[in-house]
Amino acid sequence: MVKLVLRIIQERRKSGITKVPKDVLDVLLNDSSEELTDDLIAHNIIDMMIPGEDSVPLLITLAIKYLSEYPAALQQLTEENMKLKKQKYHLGETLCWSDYLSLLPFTQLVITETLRMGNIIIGAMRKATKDVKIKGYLIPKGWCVLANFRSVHLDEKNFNIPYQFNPWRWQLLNDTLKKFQDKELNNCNFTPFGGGQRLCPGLELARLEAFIFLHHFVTQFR
Ligand code: HEM
Repeated sequence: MVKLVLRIIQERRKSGITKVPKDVLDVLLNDSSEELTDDLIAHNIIDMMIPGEDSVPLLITLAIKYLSEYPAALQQLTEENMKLKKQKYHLGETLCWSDYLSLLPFTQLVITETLRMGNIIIGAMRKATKDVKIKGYLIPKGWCVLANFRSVHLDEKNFNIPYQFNPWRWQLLNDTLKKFQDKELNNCNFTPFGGGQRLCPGLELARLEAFIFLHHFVTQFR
């Protein structure tokens, strides 16, 4: 795969690098830092392809599984999407970016709940850069820690009846948040895409792909 990407890089270099980048590869090729060799660029491209390859199909597969087990959620999802589809049909438009941003709130809740229950990535590794004391435990400098998202997302202390697929729970949580402006509720209890500096850069793309898929799936298939 690296060889294949290297060939593309060489072709781009031969045809002249565009100043206005069209894609990630152009951005990396425009970087003048000497540390960014062609080999490193090729590896970066592969690094971006692999996490996007398995994760979204798994998210979509799990959404279908949960929806088929919870007909009330499937019904509300279908109604919401059919309504939008009809509106779009009358306007002669197709699904677009602004629909993702502002419409289909229940579809967003379904995606969020699938991320919570599905735990597509079970956790993330971190290395302690200094001695850390937490809840009576010492994590010595240099030790690796696996933050296990699955344990947090399926803990009944954080989510009521955690093994139940309940997209509406997010509605309640959002309302409570607005009401109390309580930062505690918005802490590290939900991190399907990790957090901090290494937060998944594909977060929005992943949600968008699932959103487009679900829209077409529930409006065209039984
Ligand atoms: C449902 C879909 C996805 C889930 C659940 C997911 C989850 C994650 C998680 C948990 C991490 C580790 C974050 C951390 O260490 O704090 C990560 C990293 C990463 N993800 Fe995703 N991801 C998804 C989709 C994607 C997509 C579609 C792409 C790209 C097209 C992508 C690209 C990456 C990359 C490049 C990293 C490494 C970031 C870094 O180390 O700085 N991911 N993802």
